[in-house]
Amino acid sequence: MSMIAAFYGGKSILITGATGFMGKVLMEKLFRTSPDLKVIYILVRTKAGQTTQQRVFQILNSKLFEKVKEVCPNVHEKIRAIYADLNQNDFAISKEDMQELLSCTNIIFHCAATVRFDDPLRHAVQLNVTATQQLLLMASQMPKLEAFIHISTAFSNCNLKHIDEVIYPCPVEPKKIIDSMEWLDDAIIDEITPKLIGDRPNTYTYTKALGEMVVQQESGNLNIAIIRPSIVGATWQEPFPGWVDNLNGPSGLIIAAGKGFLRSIRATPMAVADLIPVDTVVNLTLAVGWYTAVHRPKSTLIYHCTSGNFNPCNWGKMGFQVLATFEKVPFERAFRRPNADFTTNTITSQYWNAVSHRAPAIIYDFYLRLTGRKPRMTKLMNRLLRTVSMLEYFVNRSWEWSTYNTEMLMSELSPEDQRVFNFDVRQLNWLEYIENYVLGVKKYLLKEDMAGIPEAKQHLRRLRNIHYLFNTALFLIAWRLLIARSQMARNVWFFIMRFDFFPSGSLQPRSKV
Ligand SMILES: CCCCCCCCCCCCCCCCCCCCCC(=O)SCCNC(=O)CCNC(=O)[C@H](O)C(C)(C)COP(=O)(O)OP(=O)(O)OC[C@H]1O[C@@H](n2cnc3c(N)ncnc32)[C@H](O)[C@@H]1OP(=O)(O)O
Ligand SMILES: NC(=O)C1=CN([C@@H]2O[C@H](COP(=O)(O)OP(=O)(O)OC[C@H]3O[C@@H](n4cnc5c(N)ncnc54)[C@H](OP(=O)(O)O)[C@@H]3O)[C@@H](O)[C@H]2O)C=CC1
Repeated sequence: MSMIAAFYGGKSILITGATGFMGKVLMEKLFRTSPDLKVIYILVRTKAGQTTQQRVFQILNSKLFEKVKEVCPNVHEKIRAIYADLNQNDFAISKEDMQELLSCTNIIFHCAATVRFDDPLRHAVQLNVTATQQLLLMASQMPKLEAFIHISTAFSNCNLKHIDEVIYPCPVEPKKIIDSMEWLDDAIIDEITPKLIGDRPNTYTYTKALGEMVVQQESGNLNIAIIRPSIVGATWQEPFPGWVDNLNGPSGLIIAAGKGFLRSIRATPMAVADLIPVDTVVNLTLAVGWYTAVHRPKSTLIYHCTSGNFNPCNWGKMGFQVLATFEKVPFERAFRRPNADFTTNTITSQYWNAVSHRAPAIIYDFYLRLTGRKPRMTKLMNRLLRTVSMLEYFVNRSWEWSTYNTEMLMSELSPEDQRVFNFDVRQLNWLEYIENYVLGVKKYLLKEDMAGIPEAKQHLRRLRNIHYLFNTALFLIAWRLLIARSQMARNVWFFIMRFDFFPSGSLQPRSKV
């Protein structure tokens, strides 16, 4: 019997960010392994015209929850969606709901965050710092609370090369930052943002670091742990391989590459691609929840959930395998044939951006205009290249994360728990994982049918022929122009023709022989 699964039985669990990528997988695993849990409270806002109930309904009816419905048929009764907006005071939670949360909650998993790299500092601070502070305040008023698990990121200290399982202070105290956001206007905030984030690449990593400081400073008597996952990718094993539902991290780039929009990137092939499957992160998170509540460590423990030091894979290998999978299972209606050139040189990268990305987009837009349609490819390409430029920081560096706490926890688990809540990435076969990831992107993100693969392959063959035709035509035009303008080119041309028309050793043209 799994001790961790048994621990969550009968518990009231509060999850923030349950509608997000990680939150959904966390809920799914909880219901599947501990169907006798009492209730999961989720803080949900309304979005895209959907009420909180409609959002929950959609999640429960998704493929991800198919197995849960078998194990826990009354799952809908065990989810209690509470309207909340983490940007508002007291999260805009009603008094009755707040009362229930305060009096009943046993465990908190704080997953909500803004993960956008370019969010204005005010917004990123509000969600990643102030909301964390407010949640801690709520937690301190929960008499039954056993553990508070905060999800941070392994990149909160990406300005360092080696990162230990400690909290590194930022120069300006989070409280001062929170206060200043109240009275500074947006223009000034924009101006001071680069100075505040310092050598971090974006507001996301900076505010996640501030969030950790808040957790440390305001933890009081709470039992707290922090989890720092690296780049979270599709599921490895559970509930099935390859599940993914958003474009963050590599998923968006896999689509862009598979559809032939993105064919080259400034990336270091030998840099470690520290990807971690979302189900691995969730298994560690649940194990940490159990350990923190049951063993009550004296200080706040930080757990790195990374793959690099256990089972490293690099971007070169990953790109190669992604490309190999496109051969087997191509995406439908590709713009160009997929390719993956990794270059570390900025000038080469700019050259490829011009030749391989912008030029085809301009030509395609020209074609759209000619056929009376609205041009759109240049705009799309510009957005894609902007996204890529934001991710480049992470594909040109390698980091080392120490993992003593994660390894300690692994050794504390019973063999059954090690199996049910497996977070040992040494067992991960990268080639298989990446193949399933690409398949998952095709199925769950692009919603493409496997029956369309022959047609997609046919389309790629057509694109290859168009590519050859286009290149040949381009070469002939360039050559013709050169011959018209340069005596040297003409001499070369006649020299080649001589070999073609006069067999070796003969001075007679071939046609006359
Ligand atoms: C030759 C190539 C071969 C390749 C082969 C493939 C091999 C694999 C190699 C792969 C290397 C992977 C490197 C991963 C490094 C990750 C490091 C993470 C480290 C930290 C991890 C964390 O701790 S935290 C999670 C990470 N946090 C994000 O990852 C958010 C990013 N994101 C944003 O910060 C905003 O998104 C941003 C971009 C500002 C736009 O912002 P924006 O306002 O301009 O626009 P939007 O957000 O509305 O997005 C506008 C349109 O871009 C679409 N899109 C959104 N994201 C996209 C994305 N990642 N890739 C593509 N497309 C994306 C979206 O779907 C829209 O498309 P549409 O217009 O058609 O709807
Ligand atoms: N994905 C990754 O690669 C990594 C993620 N992490 C961390 O993991 C955690 C989860 O990330 P992930 O699941 O990928 O992120 P998502 O963007 O998928 O999910 C974010 C969640 O936060 C919720 N949220 C955002 N703003 C508000 C708000 N104002 N009020 C209420 N809820 C809000 C979102 O709700 P809604 O659905 O309404 O938008 C969503 O449920 C984050 O803390 C992130 O920093 C760490 C490392 C890597």
